[in-house]
Amino acid sequence: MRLALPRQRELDLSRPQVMGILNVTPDSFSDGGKHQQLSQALRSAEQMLADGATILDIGGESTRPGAAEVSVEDELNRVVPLVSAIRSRFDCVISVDTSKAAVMSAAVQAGADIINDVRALQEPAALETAAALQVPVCIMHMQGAPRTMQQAPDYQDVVQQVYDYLLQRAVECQQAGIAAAQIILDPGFGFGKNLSHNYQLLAALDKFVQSGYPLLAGMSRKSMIGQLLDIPVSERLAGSLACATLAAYAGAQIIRVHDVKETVQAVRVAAAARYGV
Ligand SMILES: Nc1nc2[nH]c(SCC(=O)O)nc2c(=O)[nH]1
Repeated sequence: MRLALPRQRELDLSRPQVMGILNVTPDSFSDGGKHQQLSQALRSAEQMLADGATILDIGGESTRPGAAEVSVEDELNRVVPLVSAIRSRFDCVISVDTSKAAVMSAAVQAGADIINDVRALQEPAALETAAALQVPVCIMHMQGAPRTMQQAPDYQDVVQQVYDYLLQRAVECQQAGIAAAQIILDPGFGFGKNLSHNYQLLAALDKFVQSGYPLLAGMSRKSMIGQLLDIPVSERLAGSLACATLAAYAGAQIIRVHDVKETVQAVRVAAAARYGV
């Protein structure tokens, strides 16, 4: 399985790839304010690539539970300079974590290769814009909106409902002109899910893998680990590695994390068990 990227490049998805998180937001729950300076962000980017990340995910809007909205202008000012700086320095895959059409356009123009949208291209003009940009898209399931999604998540059957939503949205993306091979699915851990919902989805990742679409899993340092183990964000490495290992062993092709070096090692072990050494 290969993902066609701009400028005749491609990403090999026959084995799991680690996506490093580079949030340039003042309130990102785990590294809020850490990436304020471009130079800091570039040092982090360089380190994550040295540690084995093949994709860097750049986000200018914190979508942690309770997060406030960000203006288009603020998001552009955070994301585009960093995409441009990384593009000119490193030969890596860049994804832009945004729901805004204007940010998608500007980021791809600046060198981003993948659109990663936690709102599955539902915002105004997002679907048409992504189709026109002709880059791979990751569409993620979210119940509600970041500000309120964790107040009372509710499902009859969370696995079936999230699966059906993603498959239907993928069809709508194809009807808008996005090729099936360019669509990545993501169940959206922590986005309108309670603890039980998250672990039911983790246990059922093979169902999503069997859909035939590439799968992205993002559980790194999330509350599904913190609530279960009753530990703060700074102590969630072991739990995050367990989640990454389970996701890679289930067949997820992209693992989105903060702790790249350790995750690359854990995912390599899981991949050896699933695909052979
Ligand atoms: N595709 C995808 N994009 C994401 N962006 C964030 S931001 C919140 C955080 O990192 O805790 N999470 C995810 C995720 O799970 N999947």
